[in-house]
Amino acid sequence: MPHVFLPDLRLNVQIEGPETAPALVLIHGLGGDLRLWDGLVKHLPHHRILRMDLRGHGQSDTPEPPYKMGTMIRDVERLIEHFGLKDAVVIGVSLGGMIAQGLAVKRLDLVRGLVLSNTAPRIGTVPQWQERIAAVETSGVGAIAEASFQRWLGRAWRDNPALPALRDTLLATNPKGWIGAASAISGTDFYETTATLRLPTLVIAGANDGSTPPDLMRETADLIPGARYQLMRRVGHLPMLEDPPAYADLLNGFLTAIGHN
Ligand SMILES: O=C(O)CC1=CCC(=O)O1
Repeated sequence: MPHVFLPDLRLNVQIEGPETAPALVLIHGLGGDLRLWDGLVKHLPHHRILRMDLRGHGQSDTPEPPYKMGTMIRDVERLIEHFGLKDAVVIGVSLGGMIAQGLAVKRLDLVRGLVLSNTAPRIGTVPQWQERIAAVETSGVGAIAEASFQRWLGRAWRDNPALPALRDTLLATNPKGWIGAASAISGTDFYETTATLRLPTLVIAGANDGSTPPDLMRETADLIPGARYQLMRRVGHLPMLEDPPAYADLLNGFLTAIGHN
């Protein structure tokens, strides 16, 4: 997979689809990487799709932690500019959805629409993130793995077919990258700025999501006038991985409704 060499950072990216097609930007969450979207991308053959490994994740560089949310937003902004994408629909899950919110506030000229998947203006509490960061500093990413899978996949997490892929990706994440990005989440509260957004938005919740539960997702949708809210059943925090065809149906419905196809 190609790397983009920014002056201070090398980011691993994948860009595919017809060059002149409407653009989509896909942003994964904490402890993930760009492969999260593999199952979904197959259902989107008519779009120009950019996805990346965020700093500290996948095959991208891992600067020393902590990271700031503004820095992570700037990374994605620079990639969009690098590829000359215009009027993109930005689709972010969890941490990726926080980056998407911040990017839309900062660069509405680049963002035509938002898909906020299993995310919120603020996720968790500072003490929760401090505790998780301390555990990863002491014992590595494995220390938070089981609790994360439980939050992400719900009570029957051990039997979830998505578990092996999630486990491989999370456990392969550089602890410094995980700590860096968790620090960015911990320091972020976008309630006031997200409430200023006025653009087509789809908010997707998963019924079994213990990290960003349906009520929180509904509250997030209510911040943005006109945002659509869709609840997916039988999935948790990562519905694009757990049920790619159903996720693609929701997404394609939204893209058609806003004429982004
Ligand atoms: O770990 C979690 O509970 C959920 C999460 C927060 C940000 C992210 O990307 O995942």
